[in-house]
Amino acid sequence: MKAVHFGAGNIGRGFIGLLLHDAGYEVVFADVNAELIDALAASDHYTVHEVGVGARDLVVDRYRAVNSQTDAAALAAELADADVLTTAVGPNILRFIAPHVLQALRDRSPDAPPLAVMACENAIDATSMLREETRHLAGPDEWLELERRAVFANTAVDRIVPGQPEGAGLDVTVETFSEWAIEEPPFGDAPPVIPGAHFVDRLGPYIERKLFTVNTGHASTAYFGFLAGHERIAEALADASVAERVERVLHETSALIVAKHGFGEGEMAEYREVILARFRNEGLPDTVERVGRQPLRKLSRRERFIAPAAELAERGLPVDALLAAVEAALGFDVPADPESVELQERLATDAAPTFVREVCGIEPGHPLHDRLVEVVGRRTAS
Ligand SMILES: NC(=O)c1ccc[n+]([C@@H]2O[C@H](COP(=O)([O-])OP(=O)(O)OC[C@H]3O[C@@H](n4cnc5c(N)ncnc54)[C@H](O)[C@@H]3O)[C@@H](O)[C@H]2O)c1
Ligand SMILES: O=P(O)(O)OC[C@@H](O)[C@@H](O)[C@H](O)[C@H](O)CO
Repeated sequence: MKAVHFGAGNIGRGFIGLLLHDAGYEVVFADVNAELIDALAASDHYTVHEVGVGARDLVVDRYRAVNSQTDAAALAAELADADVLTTAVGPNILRFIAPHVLQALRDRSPDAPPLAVMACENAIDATSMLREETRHLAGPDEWLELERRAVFANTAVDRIVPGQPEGAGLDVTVETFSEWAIEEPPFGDAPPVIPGAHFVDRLGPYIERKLFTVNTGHASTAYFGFLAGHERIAEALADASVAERVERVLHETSALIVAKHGFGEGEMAEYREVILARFRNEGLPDTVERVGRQPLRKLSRRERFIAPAAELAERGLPVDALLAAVEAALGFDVPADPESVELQERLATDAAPTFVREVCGIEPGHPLHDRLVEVVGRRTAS
């Protein structure tokens, strides 16, 4: 069994690659970072170091590595007979993976079992996004033939993997907690065997609970923490004023998850506690800059702030704490982050309604619109 995994970064090596390896797959890492790929190709193993209660050191071996930017032939050869294709590259990068998926399907024998394609990104319907990009490249006639050669399944991945300290090499430090939920119905009665993952009938409730709790809480901690001058996530949450505002945000998103997906209030309270304890893990050197990265993506319509706030507003439920987190996000000014630079430029030039429409995807007339314009207007120049 072979799995080609795009994105040999933190979650790629520290979670998806590990689980595929443990499931018995020969893992082929594909990445555009030449230094990383060369290091992987020159090594025969790396270690995933867990930190927290019950922590273990886990060795990953039997992998290969391909530079997907410069070695198209080697990549195509690996993909042609792969069983699984996964990604952990970031949602905005999926469109660059689509040509490789298309090539893999073109080269695949029509008689081979379908390729299992699973995007492991923090985004709703990430695999569907990858499928749509691939379909678009193929055109309607070819797609009719090719789509039978793959199964596209959405997934939700949860494990905090911080940026790795200098000198760590290929080893990755991760938390002990992990969850990989995969939607089962697209596979019919033949889902891939990945013991570390669990298969669910409907992914929607899982991905929304995860994105609107773990990621909303994480990003809120990062943005409130950044403005309060904190560098680390654990340190930010130790600040009572940050923790109190993050908890208020999570009460709002939990109200949506309870109302929309039927999770119990007690169950959500427990889920929040576990998550906040994970953020407080002192063994994880996670920073507000990593967690707050790409603020324009995080402020977009289907993401961790605007999506729950829009749905709460539509239901007439409170959004005050979420709007406070959005306002904090607007203050994320990190010169090393291109989206933060663009955010600050837009705030200096855009009128608030333009920003709300173009960045947040909220149109006039939506119940969130006027309050969001008011919040953004406090930060824009005009
Ligand atoms: N780190 C976490 O805690 C965590 C947890 C759950 C989900 N995620 C999600 O996983 C994804 C990756 O996050 P990460 O933290 O591992 O980021 P990362 O930056 O550590 O890794 C991303 C990797 O993708 C590679 N890449 C970029 N463009 C590429 C391309 N065109 N082809 C192939 N590879 C390419 C980069 O070189 C990098 O090695 C994101 O969607 C993130 O939201 C991360
Ligand atoms: O990866 P992002 O930029 O979407 O979000 C940053 C963090 O919140 C995220 O990477 C978490 O660590 C992860 O989602 C935990 O499962």
